[in-house]
Amino acid sequence: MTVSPHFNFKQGVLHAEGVPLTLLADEFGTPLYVYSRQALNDAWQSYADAAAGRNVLVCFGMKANSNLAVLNEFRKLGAGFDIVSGGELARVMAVGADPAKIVFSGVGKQAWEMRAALDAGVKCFNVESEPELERLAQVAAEMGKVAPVSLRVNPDVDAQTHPYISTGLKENKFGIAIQDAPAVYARASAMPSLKVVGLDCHIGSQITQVSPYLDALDKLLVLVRTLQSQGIAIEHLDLGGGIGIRYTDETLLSPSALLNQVYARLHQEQLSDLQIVLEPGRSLVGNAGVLLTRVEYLKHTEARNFAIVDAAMNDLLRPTLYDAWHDVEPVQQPAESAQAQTYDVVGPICESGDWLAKARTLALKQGDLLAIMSAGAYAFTMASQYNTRPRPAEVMVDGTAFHVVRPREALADLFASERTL
Ligand SMILES: Cc1ncc(COP(=O)(O)O)c(C=O)c1O
Ligand SMILES: N[C@@H](CCCC[NH3+])C(=O)O
Repeated sequence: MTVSPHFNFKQGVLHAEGVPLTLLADEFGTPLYVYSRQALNDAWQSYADAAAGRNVLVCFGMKANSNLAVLNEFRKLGAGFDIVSGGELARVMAVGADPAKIVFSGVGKQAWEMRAALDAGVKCFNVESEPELERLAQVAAEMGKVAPVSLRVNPDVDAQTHPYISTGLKENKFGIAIQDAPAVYARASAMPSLKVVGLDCHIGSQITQVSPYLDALDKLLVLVRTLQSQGIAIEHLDLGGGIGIRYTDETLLSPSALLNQVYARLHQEQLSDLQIVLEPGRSLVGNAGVLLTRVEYLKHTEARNFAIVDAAMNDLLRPTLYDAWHDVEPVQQPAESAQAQTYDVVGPICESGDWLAKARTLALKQGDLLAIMSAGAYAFTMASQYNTRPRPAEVMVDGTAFHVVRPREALADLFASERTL
Protein backbone atom coordinates (compact mmCIF):
# COMPACT_ATOMS: atom_id res chain seq x y z
CA MET A 1 0.00 0.00 0.00
CA THR A 2 1.21 3.48 -0.81
CA VAL A 3 -0.26 6.79 0.30
CA SER A 4 -2.08 6.98 -3.02
CA PRO A 5 -4.64 4.30 -3.93
CA HIS A 6 -3.93 4.77 -7.65
CA PHE A 7 -0.23 3.93 -7.37
CA ASN A 8 0.22 0.33 -6.30
CA PHE A 9 2.69 -2.54 -6.44
CA LYS A 10 1.92 -5.39 -8.83
CA GLN A 11 4.45 -8.25 -8.97
CA GLY A 12 6.89 -6.07 -7.06
CA VAL A 13 6.71 -3.12 -9.47
CA LEU A 14 5.01 0.18 -8.68
CA HIS A 15 2.26 0.98 -11.19
CA ALA A 16 0.24 4.07 -11.99
CA GLU A 17 -3.18 2.48 -12.53
CA GLY A 18 -2.36 -0.28 -15.06
CA VAL A 19 1.01 1.04 -16.22
CA PRO A 20 4.37 -0.01 -14.69
CA LEU A 21 6.41 3.06 -13.80
CA THR A 22 9.52 1.28 -15.09
CA LEU A 23 7.98 1.41 -18.57
CA LEU A 24 7.32 5.16 -18.36
CA ALA A 25 10.85 5.85 -17.10
CA ASP A 26 12.31 3.82 -19.98
CA GLU A 27 10.11 5.52 -22.53
CA PHE A 28 10.33 9.14 -21.37
CA GLY A 29 13.37 9.31 -19.08
CA THR A 30 13.59 10.83 -15.61
CA PRO A 31 12.84 12.99 -13.74
CA LEU A 32 9.24 12.52 -14.83
CA TYR A 33 5.90 13.57 -13.39
CA VAL A 34 3.24 10.87 -13.71
CA TYR A 35 -0.44 11.57 -13.03
CA SER A 36 -3.39 9.21 -12.69
CA ARG A 37 -6.51 10.30 -14.51
CA GLN A 38 -8.64 8.05 -12.32
CA ALA A 39 -7.24 9.70 -9.21
CA LEU A 40 -8.36 13.10 -10.51
CA ASN A 41 -11.82 11.72 -11.19
CA ASP A 42 -12.11 10.03 -7.81
CA ALA A 43 -10.98 13.15 -5.96
CA TRP A 44 -13.51 15.19 -7.90
CA GLN A 45 -16.23 12.65 -7.13
CA SER A 46 -15.70 13.05 -3.39
CA TYR A 47 -16.53 16.76 -3.78
CA ALA A 48 -19.40 16.04 -6.18
CA ASP A 49 -20.93 13.55 -3.72
CA ALA A 50 -20.57 16.01 -0.86
CA ALA A 51 -22.18 18.76 -2.94
CA ALA A 52 -25.06 16.67 -4.28
CA GLY A 53 -28.44 18.35 -3.75
CA ARG A 54 -26.77 21.50 -2.45
CA ASN A 55 -25.98 24.78 -4.15
CA VAL A 56 -22.21 24.33 -4.11
CA LEU A 57 -19.72 25.50 -6.72
CA VAL A 58 -16.32 23.80 -6.58
CA CYS A 59 -13.61 25.98 -8.12
CA PHE A 60 -10.34 24.07 -8.55
CA GLY A 61 -7.47 26.05 -6.99
CA MET A 62 -5.46 25.63 -10.15
CA LYS A 63 -2.19 26.92 -8.74
CA ALA A 64 -1.81 23.38 -7.38
CA ASN A 65 -1.56 21.87 -10.86
CA SER A 66 -2.23 23.90 -13.97
CA ASN A 67 -1.37 21.42 -16.72
CA LEU A 68 -3.99 21.84 -19.46
CA ALA A 69 -4.86 18.14 -19.37
CA VAL A 70 -5.63 18.40 -15.66
CA LEU A 71 -7.64 21.60 -16.13
CA ASN A 72 -9.59 20.11 -19.00
CA GLU A 73 -10.40 17.00 -17.00
CA PHE A 74 -11.90 19.11 -14.22
CA ARG A 75 -13.69 21.40 -16.68
CA LYS A 76 -15.41 18.38 -18.23
CA LEU A 77 -16.40 17.20 -14.77
CA GLY A 78 -18.11 20.55 -14.16
CA ALA A 79 -15.50 22.36 -12.07
CA GLY A 80 -15.08 26.07 -11.85
CA PHE A 81 -11.63 27.53 -11.23
CA ASP A 82 -9.97 29.70 -8.63
CA ILE A 83 -7.33 31.77 -10.41
CA VAL A 84 -4.67 34.11 -9.03
CA SER A 85 -3.16 35.71 -12.14
CA GLY A 86 -3.74 36.77 -15.70
CA GLY A 87 -1.61 33.81 -16.68
CA GLU A 88 -3.89 31.36 -14.91
CA LEU A 89 -6.88 33.05 -16.56
CA ALA A 90 -5.28 32.53 -19.98
CA ARG A 91 -4.66 28.85 -19.16
CA VAL A 92 -8.23 28.08 -18.11
CA MET A 93 -9.66 30.01 -21.00
CA ALA A 94 -7.43 27.91 -23.28
CA VAL A 95 -9.34 24.80 -22.18
CA GLY A 96 -12.70 26.49 -22.61
CA ALA A 97 -13.57 27.12 -18.95
CA ASP A 98 -16.90 28.78 -18.22
CA PRO A 99 -15.99 32.29 -16.95
CA ALA A 100 -19.18 32.34 -14.90
CA LYS A 101 -17.49 29.68 -12.74
CA ILE A 102 -14.17 31.51 -12.30
CA VAL A 103 -13.27 33.35 -9.09
CA PHE A 104 -10.22 35.60 -9.12
CA SER A 105 -8.17 35.59 -5.89
CA GLY A 106 -4.82 37.13 -4.98
CA VAL A 107 -3.44 40.11 -3.06
CA GLY A 108 -1.70 41.88 -5.93
CA LYS A 109 -3.99 41.98 -8.95
CA GLN A 110 -2.64 44.30 -11.62
CA ALA A 111 -4.83 46.51 -13.79
CA TRP A 112 -4.20 44.43 -16.93
CA GLU A 113 -5.24 41.29 -15.05
CA MET A 114 -8.43 42.98 -13.90
CA ARG A 115 -9.17 44.07 -17.46
CA ALA A 116 -8.63 40.56 -18.81
CA ALA A 117 -10.90 39.06 -16.15
CA LEU A 118 -13.61 41.69 -16.75
CA ASP A 119 -13.40 41.03 -20.48
CA ALA A 120 -13.74 37.30 -19.85
CA GLY A 121 -16.69 37.89 -17.52
CA VAL A 122 -15.53 36.08 -14.36
CA LYS A 123 -17.97 35.22 -11.58
CA CYS A 124 -16.24 37.47 -9.06
CA PHE A 125 -13.11 39.17 -7.85
CA ASN A 126 -12.06 38.22 -4.33
CA VAL A 127 -10.79 41.61 -3.26
CA GLU A 128 -8.14 41.65 -0.55
CA SER A 129 -7.60 45.34 0.29
CA GLU A 130 -9.15 48.78 -0.06
CA PRO A 131 -6.58 50.01 -2.60
CA GLU A 132 -7.41 46.96 -4.71
CA LEU A 133 -11.12 47.80 -4.42
CA GLU A 134 -10.43 51.33 -5.63
CA ARG A 135 -8.35 50.10 -8.56
CA LEU A 136 -10.97 47.56 -9.57
CA ALA A 137 -13.71 50.21 -9.42
CA GLN A 138 -11.64 52.49 -11.64
CA VAL A 139 -10.70 49.79 -14.16
CA ALA A 140 -14.31 48.61 -14.42
CA ALA A 141 -15.59 52.19 -14.80
CA GLU A 142 -13.09 52.85 -17.60
CA MET A 143 -14.36 49.75 -19.38
CA GLY A 144 -17.98 50.69 -18.82
CA LYS A 145 -18.48 47.49 -16.83
CA VAL A 146 -19.67 46.52 -13.38
CA ALA A 147 -17.24 44.26 -11.54
CA PRO A 148 -18.71 41.52 -9.33
CA VAL A 149 -16.99 41.67 -5.95
CA SER A 150 -16.49 39.51 -2.91
CA LEU A 151 -14.30 40.69 -0.08
CA ARG A 152 -11.76 38.20 1.15
CA VAL A 153 -11.80 38.68 4.88
CA ASN A 154 -9.12 37.57 7.25
CA PRO A 155 -10.99 35.92 10.12
CA ASP A 156 -7.88 35.57 12.34
CA VAL A 157 -8.21 31.84 12.96
CA ASP A 158 -5.42 29.34 13.36
CA ALA A 159 -5.65 26.72 10.60
CA GLN A 160 -3.29 24.48 12.64
CA THR A 161 -1.02 23.88 9.70
CA HIS A 162 2.55 24.80 8.67
CA PRO A 163 3.13 28.53 9.32
CA TYR A 164 4.21 29.11 5.72
CA ILE A 165 0.88 27.83 4.39
CA SER A 166 -1.37 29.40 7.02
CA THR A 167 -3.16 32.40 5.57
CA GLY A 168 -6.00 33.34 7.92
CA LEU A 169 -4.09 34.87 10.82
CA LYS A 170 -4.07 38.62 11.32
CA GLU A 171 -0.28 38.75 10.79
CA ASN A 172 -0.69 37.19 7.30
CA LYS A 173 -0.77 39.48 4.26
CA PHE A 174 -4.07 38.05 3.07
CA GLY A 175 -7.56 39.48 3.22
CA ILE A 176 -9.23 42.42 4.94
CA ALA A 177 -9.44 42.28 8.74
CA ILE A 178 -12.90 40.97 9.52
CA GLN A 179 -13.71 43.87 11.86
CA ASP A 180 -13.01 46.33 9.02
CA ALA A 181 -15.17 44.45 6.52
CA PRO A 182 -18.56 46.17 7.19
CA ALA A 183 -17.08 49.59 6.38
CA VAL A 184 -15.32 48.32 3.26
CA TYR A 185 -18.51 46.59 2.09
CA ALA A 186 -20.38 49.85 2.59
CA ARG A 187 -17.82 51.62 0.39
CA ALA A 188 -17.96 48.89 -2.24
CA SER A 189 -21.74 48.91 -2.44
CA ALA A 190 -21.70 52.68 -2.96
CA MET A 191 -19.39 52.41 -5.99
CA PRO A 192 -21.43 52.29 -9.20
CA SER A 193 -18.88 50.18 -11.10
CA LEU A 194 -18.89 47.45 -8.45
CA LYS A 195 -21.55 44.95 -7.45
CA VAL A 196 -21.21 43.13 -4.15
CA VAL A 197 -21.96 39.45 -4.72
CA GLY A 198 -20.14 37.45 -2.09
CA LEU A 199 -17.99 36.98 0.97
CA ASP A 200 -14.76 35.01 0.87
CA CYS A 201 -12.07 33.60 3.11
CA HIS A 202 -9.25 31.09 2.77
CA ILE A 203 -7.53 30.24 6.02
CA GLY A 204 -4.69 28.02 4.89
CA SER A 205 -3.65 24.77 3.28
CA GLN A 206 -3.17 21.11 4.29
CA ILE A 207 -5.87 21.43 6.96
CA THR A 208 -6.88 18.11 8.53
CA GLN A 209 -9.49 19.21 11.05
CA VAL A 210 -12.92 20.74 10.64
CA SER A 211 -12.70 23.08 13.63
CA PRO A 212 -10.66 25.89 11.97
CA TYR A 213 -13.23 26.01 9.14
CA LEU A 214 -16.09 26.20 11.61
CA ASP A 215 -14.34 28.89 13.65
CA ALA A 216 -13.96 30.92 10.44
CA LEU A 217 -17.54 30.17 9.35
CA ASP A 218 -18.97 31.36 12.65
CA LYS A 219 -17.20 34.68 12.23
CA LEU A 220 -18.35 34.96 8.61
CA LEU A 221 -21.96 34.29 9.54
CA VAL A 222 -21.91 37.08 12.11
CA LEU A 223 -20.59 39.31 9.32
CA VAL A 224 -23.35 38.19 6.92
CA ARG A 225 -25.91 39.26 9.52
CA THR A 226 -24.19 42.61 10.00
CA LEU A 227 -24.18 43.16 6.24
CA GLN A 228 -27.86 42.27 6.03
CA SER A 229 -28.57 44.92 8.66
CA GLN A 230 -26.64 47.38 6.45
CA GLY A 231 -28.90 46.40 3.55
CA ILE A 232 -26.11 44.49 1.77
CA ALA A 233 -27.17 41.05 0.55
CA ILE A 234 -24.65 38.51 -0.65
CA GLU A 235 -25.31 35.62 -3.00
CA HIS A 236 -22.44 33.33 -2.13
CA LEU A 237 -20.09 32.43 0.67
CA ASP A 238 -16.65 31.23 -0.44
CA LEU A 239 -14.88 29.14 2.18
CA GLY A 240 -11.65 28.78 0.18
CA GLY A 241 -9.65 25.61 -0.20
CA GLY A 242 -7.34 23.95 2.24
CA ILE A 243 -8.45 20.35 2.76
CA GLY A 244 -5.32 18.29 3.36
CA ILE A 245 -4.12 15.05 1.81
CA ARG A 246 -2.24 12.03 3.12
CA TYR A 247 1.51 12.53 2.74
CA THR A 248 2.26 9.92 5.38
CA ASP A 249 -0.33 8.93 8.02
CA GLU A 250 -2.52 12.01 8.38
CA THR A 251 -6.16 11.47 9.31
CA LEU A 252 -8.15 13.27 6.70
CA LEU A 253 -11.03 15.68 6.62
CA SER A 254 -13.41 14.66 3.82
CA PRO A 255 -15.36 17.16 1.71
CA SER A 256 -18.62 15.61 2.96
CA ALA A 257 -17.59 15.91 6.62
CA LEU A 258 -16.78 19.57 6.00
CA LEU A 259 -19.95 20.36 4.04
CA ASN A 260 -22.24 18.47 6.44
CA GLN A 261 -20.99 20.60 9.31
CA VAL A 262 -21.10 23.78 7.24
CA TYR A 263 -24.72 23.11 6.25
CA ALA A 264 -25.68 22.28 9.83
CA ARG A 265 -24.52 25.79 10.78
CA LEU A 266 -26.20 27.39 7.75
CA HIS A 267 -29.51 25.70 8.58
CA GLN A 268 -29.27 26.91 12.19
CA GLU A 269 -28.81 30.44 10.90
CA GLN A 270 -31.48 30.03 8.21
CA LEU A 271 -28.86 30.87 5.60
CA SER A 272 -28.82 27.59 3.69
CA ASP A 273 -29.97 29.29 0.49
CA LEU A 274 -26.57 30.97 0.17
CA GLN A 275 -24.45 29.40 -2.55
CA ILE A 276 -21.30 27.84 -1.09
CA VAL A 277 -18.10 28.16 -3.12
CA LEU A 278 -15.05 26.01 -2.37
CA GLU A 279 -11.57 26.44 -3.83
CA PRO A 280 -9.81 23.09 -3.29
CA GLY A 281 -6.41 22.63 -4.87
CA ARG A 282 -4.23 20.06 -3.16
CA SER A 283 -7.05 17.65 -2.25
CA LEU A 284 -8.06 17.33 -5.93
CA VAL A 285 -4.59 16.60 -7.31
CA GLY A 286 -2.00 15.97 -4.59
CA ASN A 287 -2.20 12.20 -4.53
CA ALA A 288 -2.86 11.95 -8.25
CA GLY A 289 0.82 12.40 -9.04
CA VAL A 290 4.31 11.07 -8.38
CA LEU A 291 7.74 12.30 -9.37
CA LEU A 292 9.88 9.52 -10.84
CA THR A 293 13.60 9.85 -10.36
CA ARG A 294 16.65 7.65 -10.83
CA VAL A 295 19.57 7.13 -8.44
CA GLU A 296 22.71 8.51 -10.09
CA TYR A 297 25.17 7.84 -7.27
CA LEU A 298 25.33 6.48 -3.76
CA LYS A 299 27.76 8.50 -1.69
CA HIS A 300 28.81 7.52 1.80
CA THR A 301 30.47 10.14 3.99
CA GLU A 302 31.47 10.03 7.61
CA ALA A 303 28.24 11.81 8.59
CA ARG A 304 25.66 10.54 6.12
CA ASN A 305 24.65 8.25 3.29
CA PHE A 306 23.42 10.20 0.30
CA ALA A 307 21.37 8.90 -2.59
CA ILE A 308 22.06 11.47 -5.30
CA VAL A 309 19.13 11.35 -7.70
CA ASP A 310 18.35 13.10 -10.98
CA ALA A 311 15.41 15.11 -9.58
CA ALA A 312 16.10 18.18 -7.49
CA MET A 313 14.64 21.14 -5.64
CA ASN A 314 13.99 22.85 -8.97
CA ASP A 315 11.61 19.99 -9.84
CA LEU A 316 10.00 19.61 -6.41
CA LEU A 317 10.52 22.54 -4.05
CA ARG A 318 8.27 21.54 -1.16
CA PRO A 319 10.91 19.73 0.96
CA THR A 320 13.33 22.66 0.64
CA LEU A 321 10.68 25.32 1.19
CA TYR A 322 8.53 23.77 3.91
CA ASP A 323 10.56 20.86 5.21
CA ALA A 324 7.73 18.86 3.66
CA TRP A 325 7.59 15.08 3.88
CA HIS A 326 7.04 13.08 0.71
CA ASP A 327 7.10 9.30 0.88
CA VAL A 328 9.82 7.67 -1.22
CA GLU A 329 9.01 4.30 -2.79
CA PRO A 330 11.53 2.17 -4.70
CA VAL A 331 9.73 1.45 -7.98
CA GLN A 332 11.04 -2.12 -7.97
CA GLN A 333 10.82 -3.73 -4.59
CA PRO A 334 14.35 -4.77 -3.57
CA ALA A 335 15.31 -8.40 -3.01
CA GLU A 336 14.75 -9.53 0.57
CA SER A 337 18.49 -10.04 0.97
CA ALA A 338 19.24 -6.39 0.02
CA GLN A 339 20.77 -4.35 2.84
CA ALA A 340 18.79 -1.26 3.84
CA GLN A 341 20.61 1.86 5.03
CA THR A 342 19.56 5.32 6.13
CA TYR A 343 19.78 7.76 3.23
CA ASP A 344 19.25 11.41 2.54
CA VAL A 345 17.76 11.59 -0.96
CA VAL A 346 19.30 14.67 -2.57
CA GLY A 347 19.48 16.31 -5.97
CA PRO A 348 22.43 17.50 -8.06
CA ILE A 349 21.89 21.24 -7.44
CA CYS A 350 24.62 23.25 -5.72
CA GLU A 351 22.58 24.08 -2.61
CA SER A 352 22.66 22.25 0.71
CA GLY A 353 18.90 22.80 0.78
CA ASP A 354 18.56 20.64 -2.32
CA TRP A 355 17.00 17.57 -0.80
CA LEU A 356 13.84 15.56 -1.42
CA ALA A 357 13.81 13.31 1.65
CA LYS A 358 15.92 12.89 4.76
CA ALA A 359 16.87 9.87 6.84
CA ARG A 360 14.90 7.27 4.91
CA THR A 361 15.56 3.58 5.30
CA LEU A 362 16.09 2.25 1.79
CA ALA A 363 17.91 -0.63 0.12
CA LEU A 364 19.42 1.11 -2.90
CA LYS A 365 21.83 0.60 -5.72
CA GLN A 366 22.96 2.93 -8.47
CA GLY A 367 20.42 3.14 -11.28
CA ASP A 368 17.39 2.34 -9.09
CA LEU A 369 14.15 4.14 -9.81
CA LEU A 370 12.37 5.95 -6.99
CA ALA A 371 8.88 7.43 -6.85
CA ILE A 372 8.50 10.58 -4.79
CA MET A 373 4.87 10.26 -3.75
CA SER A 374 2.09 12.85 -3.39
CA ALA A 375 3.62 15.03 -6.09
CA GLY A 376 0.47 16.05 -7.93
CA ALA A 377 0.02 19.38 -6.09
CA TYR A 378 2.40 22.34 -5.85
CA ALA A 379 5.03 20.25 -7.55
CA PHE A 380 5.37 20.90 -11.28
CA THR A 381 3.68 24.30 -10.81
CA MET A 382 6.46 25.37 -8.45
CA ALA A 383 9.26 23.94 -10.62
CA SER A 384 11.97 26.20 -12.02
CA GLN A 385 14.90 25.90 -14.37
CA TYR A 386 17.53 26.67 -11.73
CA ASN A 387 20.96 25.39 -12.75
CA THR A 388 19.64 25.44 -16.34
CA ARG A 389 17.78 22.22 -15.75
CA PRO A 390 14.88 21.57 -18.11
CA ARG A 391 11.63 21.01 -16.29
CA PRO A 392 10.47 17.37 -16.34
CA ALA A 393 7.98 15.91 -18.76
CA GLU A 394 4.45 15.22 -17.49
CA VAL A 395 2.58 12.04 -18.38
CA MET A 396 -1.07 11.21 -17.71
CA VAL A 397 -1.95 7.56 -17.23
CA ASP A 398 -5.45 6.41 -18.11
CA GLY A 399 -5.97 2.73 -17.28
CA THR A 400 -3.35 0.93 -19.35
CA ALA A 401 -2.84 3.89 -21.71
CA PHE A 402 -0.58 6.88 -21.17
CA HIS A 403 -0.18 10.29 -22.78
CA VAL A 404 2.56 12.90 -22.65
CA VAL A 405 0.70 16.01 -21.52
CA ARG A 406 3.85 18.14 -21.51
CA PRO A 407 7.11 17.05 -23.07
CA ARG A 408 10.41 17.54 -21.29
CA GLU A 409 11.81 20.97 -22.00
CA ALA A 410 14.62 20.90 -24.56
CA LEU A 411 17.94 22.37 -23.47
CA ALA A 412 18.04 24.81 -26.38
CA ASP A 413 14.60 26.15 -25.43
CA LEU A 414 15.88 27.19 -22.03
CA PHE A 415 17.89 30.06 -23.50
CA ALA A 416 16.43 30.37 -27.01
CA SER A 417 14.87 33.79 -26.33
CA GLU A 418 17.98 35.29 -24.69
CA ARG A 419 20.25 37.71 -26.56
CA THR A 420 23.89 38.56 -26.18
CA LEU A 421 24.97 42.22 -26.49
C1 LIG B 1 -7.07 31.84 -2.19
C2 LIG B 1 -6.74 30.40 -2.28
N1 LIG B 1 -7.70 29.53 -2.62
C3 LIG B 1 -7.46 28.21 -2.74
C4 LIG B 1 -6.22 27.69 -2.48
C5 LIG B 1 -6.04 26.22 -2.61
O1 LIG B 1 -5.66 25.68 -1.40
P1 LIG B 1 -5.49 24.12 -1.18
O2 LIG B 1 -4.55 23.62 -2.21
O3 LIG B 1 -4.93 24.02 0.18
O4 LIG B 1 -6.83 23.49 -1.29
C6 LIG B 1 -5.19 28.54 -2.08
C7 LIG B 1 -3.87 28.01 -1.69
O5 LIG B 1 -3.67 27.77 -0.50
C8 LIG B 1 -5.45 29.93 -1.98
O6 LIG B 1 -4.49 30.78 -1.64
N1 LIG C 1 2.49 25.69 -2.16
C1 LIG C 1 2.08 25.23 -0.87
C2 LIG C 1 0.73 25.61 -0.47
C3 LIG C 1 0.45 27.05 -0.63
C4 LIG C 1 -0.89 27.19 -1.14
C5 LIG C 1 -1.09 28.44 -1.89
N2 LIG C 1 -1.98 29.36 -1.23
C6 LIG C 1 2.39 23.77 -0.68
O1 LIG C 1 3.06 23.20 -1.45
O2 LIG C 1 2.01 23.17 0.26
